[in-house]
Amino acid sequence: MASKTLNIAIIGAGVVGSSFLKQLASVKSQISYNLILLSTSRKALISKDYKPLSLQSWESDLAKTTEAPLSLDELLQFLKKSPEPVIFVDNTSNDSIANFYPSLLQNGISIATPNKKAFSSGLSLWNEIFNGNESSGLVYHEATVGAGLPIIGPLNDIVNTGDKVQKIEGIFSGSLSFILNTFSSSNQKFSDIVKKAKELGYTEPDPRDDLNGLDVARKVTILARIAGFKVESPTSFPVNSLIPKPLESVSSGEEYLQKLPDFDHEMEQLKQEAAADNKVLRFVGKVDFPNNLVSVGIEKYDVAHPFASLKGSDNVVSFQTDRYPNPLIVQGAGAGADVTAAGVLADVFKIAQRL
Ligand SMILES: NC(=O)C1=CN([C@@H]2O[C@H](COP(=O)(O)OP(=O)(O)OC[C@H]3O[C@@H](n4cnc5c(N)ncnc54)[C@H](OP(=O)(O)O)[C@@H]3O)[C@@H](O)[C@H]2O)C=CC1
Ligand SMILES: N[C@@H](CC=O)C(=O)O
Ligand code: NA
Repeated sequence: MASKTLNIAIIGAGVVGSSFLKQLASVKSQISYNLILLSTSRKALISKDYKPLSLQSWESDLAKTTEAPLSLDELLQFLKKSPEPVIFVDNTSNDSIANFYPSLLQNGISIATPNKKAFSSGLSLWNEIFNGNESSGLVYHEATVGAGLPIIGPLNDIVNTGDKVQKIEGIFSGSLSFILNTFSSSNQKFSDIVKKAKELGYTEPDPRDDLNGLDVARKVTILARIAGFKVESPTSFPVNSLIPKPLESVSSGEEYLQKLPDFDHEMEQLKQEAAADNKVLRFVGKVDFPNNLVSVGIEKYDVAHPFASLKGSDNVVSFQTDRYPNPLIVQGAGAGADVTAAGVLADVFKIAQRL
């Protein structure tokens, strides 16, 4: 039997994107994955004749090229003319690209992505993405919640098999997990740990998107919507920010990191108050159907609680459903280049099997 060939177009070659490319280059598969486009915000490698670009030398090829990225309309025209089915991999956190998913899907182009924006912005975009027809492309986004951890797939299975979600509760931020786990178990300054989380590739490109709770709110929005909660947007429910008020309006992530040490005493005080009650600080997201509640914020947990013993950048999520009155629990690394890239690559394989 002739082996299947699929074309892959990738946007984003940063922390996740470069690990994804490395994994794609080293994987052995019966399906041939031909790279036809690789773009950052500044430059691009584009195979105009759809012959495969090198997965081995992409980094130096990208460094050398002077080719400018395509506009989104040009990208669509290029992908539409591909002689083989296309999987579009969005390894950015860009809003405009996310808003363009419906156009790609309507033209039969499939998408695998860790970018939360398309699934956690306005509800109308979500509906456009998931209300396609038979000829629409497929969309997989496992790495948008808990990086490579199996969270979206199992939740879809729970819902699609007719189970009813009662509560979802968890620690959904790899960076905030790392920051608060380290903060509660060491004497390091809060601001130093935030910087470390960025260096380790756990934070969003702008760490304020994690510290203000919005990244967790986006993940909770995605899970709530899959479970059937019509969440209008990630700002339509209470979200507790960890950004000190005077730093809310600083102009860049760099300025925020530079000024954060001036506010270390505030987090230290919260930590000491929790410790006095034999508790630790954790940043949690909740979806509670019986109480019609979605929320995100910092809470104190008893040191004996399972959330208190999390390690590193681990995430934990607990699904309580009619069939799982004792919750189904998923736990493990929830951020970082390799686990996230592996989640995206596994989605590419799932799409490839269905094309
Ligand atoms: N890091 C992690 O642990 C996890 C990340 N994610 C998600 O993965 C995604 C990528 O994160 P990460 O790799 O850390 O981010 P990085 O900032 O390291 O990389 C982003 C990449 O996207 C490119 N890019 C940004 N905007 C555009 C644009 N408009 N057009 C073309 N390229 C663009 C950037 O190019 P340039 O350098 O030219 O700007 C860069 O190559 C995000 O959506 C994030 O939320 C999800 C789970 C975990
Ligand atoms: N910044 C995010 C990365 C994954 O989505 C996190 O800290 O969890
Ligand atoms: Na996941």
